[in-house]
Amino acid sequence: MSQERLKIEVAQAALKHVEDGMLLGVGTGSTVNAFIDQLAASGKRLEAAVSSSEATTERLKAIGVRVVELNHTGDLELYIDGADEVDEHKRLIKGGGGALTREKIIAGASRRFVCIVDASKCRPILGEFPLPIEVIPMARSFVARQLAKLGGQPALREGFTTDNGNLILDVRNLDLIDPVAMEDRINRIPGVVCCGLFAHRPADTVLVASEDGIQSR
Ligand SMILES: O=C[C@H](O)[C@H](O)[C@H](O)COP(=O)(O)O
Repeated sequence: MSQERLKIEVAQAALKHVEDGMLLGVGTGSTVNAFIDQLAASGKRLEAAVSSSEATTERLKAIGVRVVELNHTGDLELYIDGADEVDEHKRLIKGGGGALTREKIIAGASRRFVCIVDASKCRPILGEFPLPIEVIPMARSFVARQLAKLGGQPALREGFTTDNGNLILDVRNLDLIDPVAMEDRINRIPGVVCCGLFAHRPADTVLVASEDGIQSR
């Protein structure tokens, strides 16, 4: 089965968590795009959605979903999003699409976070995927030097600006054996807006699509 087909399968499985009239948090990326397509096809009617990126907002509006600001809602019942890597403790690396900061905010504001991935994203230990870190532009070089002291090899994502007007450093080679500790260390560097490790706030449920079907973890 193609990876595209697996994304559609896991998107359909995520729909079982979505109820009519829900205020839903919606992530960013190709798996979430498949979810938005399946939501449109399902005929389910949300009350509204809180979106994690301009790209997702555009797609949601195109299928007739009302998009509201997180500042105008309370906590959300459910957040649906993809990930770049997932470990056995449902900790994640996110931010391959550069939307990590808004994603982490919405995940934090949601009572349940259902993460949707295909089996290629599952790892025993996080870190094969370079860790995205959103940084304030004037702090770029300073933050990169601090990340190098932590053992990482940061690379500026060339030609990319986040929806918040910031930059992304993609960091290889960090030791992520203890992702909670590394998330703390990175968060303490001045100039870091957000780190793509979701270890303090892991997913509550991970739906994994493979040739064998959907596994719920
Ligand atoms: O910034 C992007 C998000 O964290 C995505 O959830 C992540 O990159 C996975 O995207 P995709 O579903 O396209 O693999």
